[in-house]
Amino acid sequence: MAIDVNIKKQLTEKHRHFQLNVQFQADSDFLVLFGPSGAGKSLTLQSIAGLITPEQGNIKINNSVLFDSETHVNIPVHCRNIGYLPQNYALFPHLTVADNIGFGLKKLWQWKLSHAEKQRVHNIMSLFEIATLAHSFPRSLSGGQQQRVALARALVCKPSLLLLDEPFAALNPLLRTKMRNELLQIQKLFQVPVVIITHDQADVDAFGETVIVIDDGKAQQICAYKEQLRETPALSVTNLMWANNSALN
Ligand SMILES: Nc1ncnc2c1ncn2[C@@H]1O[C@H](COP(=O)(O)OP(=O)(O)OP(=O)(O)O)[C@@H](O)[C@H]1O
Repeated sequence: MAIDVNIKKQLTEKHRHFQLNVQFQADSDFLVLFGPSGAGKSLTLQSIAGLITPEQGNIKINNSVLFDSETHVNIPVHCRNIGYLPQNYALFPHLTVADNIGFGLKKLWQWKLSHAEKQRVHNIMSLFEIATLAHSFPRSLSGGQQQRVALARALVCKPSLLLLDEPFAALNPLLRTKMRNELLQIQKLFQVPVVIITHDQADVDAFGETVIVIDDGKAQQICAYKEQLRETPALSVTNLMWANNSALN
């Protein structure tokens, strides 16, 4: 997947200002956005998803323009064919697991899912081993189960890109390792490019084909992480950042 992001947005709340000014280009099927809290990672992901609108710039995926302030292109969220998993999974508490997953398939005017769509929901629940939870509500699910439901909901529409905002943050360390492996399998199975936000070096090691370090609203650095890791096995994003900062000084 070729991704080209060049966006600017000023966010103001009372006397607090945040300037998002992110530019990066990458060609990778697993892109990691890494950086400290409050750096602008989620805002970048939300801009790609179409949930927030930058003031200036453009966003292109495989040369298809999702947003361009100059030509006034702004493809609506529901037409971008992007699966998005927010930090808290955002499952609808009043809908069952099956209805949460099916929600992604419903058109605005549609009251009920067709037989084929119901079958699709069933198939993806079987794939994610959550079919027995079909009639349960999110409040009665474990963290790992909630995450599976959210992933199934994001993937049921066969998105052409999957955006994951710290998908493992709420899970215990043992479950994190398991879900990392599952995500790698899912990516292969669905052949969907993934952009993932993380603070966790272990995620970078597992997924970081290409890493974009975002800090203070800017993409500070872009690197082909796996390639560099082969050359320097003790590499971490932190020492990579440190090495580059030293080289700059
Ligand atoms: N609607 C908003 N209005 C004003 N400021 C905002 C708004 N949304 C986010 N911000 C600010 O923008 C900055 C970047 O937020 P963002 O959520 O992108 O950070 P992040 O890098 O994803 O952090 P974390 O890793 O903690 O989730 C933060 O300082 C945040 O407070």
